[in-house]
Amino acid sequence: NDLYQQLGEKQGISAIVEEMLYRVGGDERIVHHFDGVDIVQVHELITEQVCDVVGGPCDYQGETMQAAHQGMGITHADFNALVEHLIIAMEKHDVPVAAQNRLLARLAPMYGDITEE
Ligand code: HEM
Repeated sequence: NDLYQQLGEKQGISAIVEEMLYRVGGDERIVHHFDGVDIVQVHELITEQVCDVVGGPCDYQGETMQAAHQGMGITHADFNALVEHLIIAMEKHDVPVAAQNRLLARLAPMYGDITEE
């Protein structure tokens, strides 16, 4: 599975998600959504989920995207802000642009379940 490989396997995905969440923590547009959230757990769950959706040897066991984000009032702008951080994180970890786009394409269908506008 080359997309999983190109993201650096489980370890690479974990590092990318960590970088993304670190950047989210410094983004005043969206950080308020994470007040009081167990960020270690969210890091683990997003890592599992990304590993799963790119066909890696993971089986995401967390909530559905709709249940996890319901009532949070996440806007399209909020979603795009998080994706910006994901792209920068992938860039920093030398993920080829084509692989970046393949991951984004697999996350895009979650858009409607995560945002409420
Ligand atoms: C492609 C985009 C996204 C993905 C793949 C994603 C994935 C996830 C996952 C897997 C969880 C854990 C679910 C569980 O607890 O079982 C989660 C929780 C969470 N997400 Fe997202 N998410 C995305 C976008 C966003 C955005 C845009 C925001 C806000 C700006 C956000 C805020 C949160 C928060 C605050 C939690 C923790 C909820 C809680 O523990 O109470 N997410 N997300």
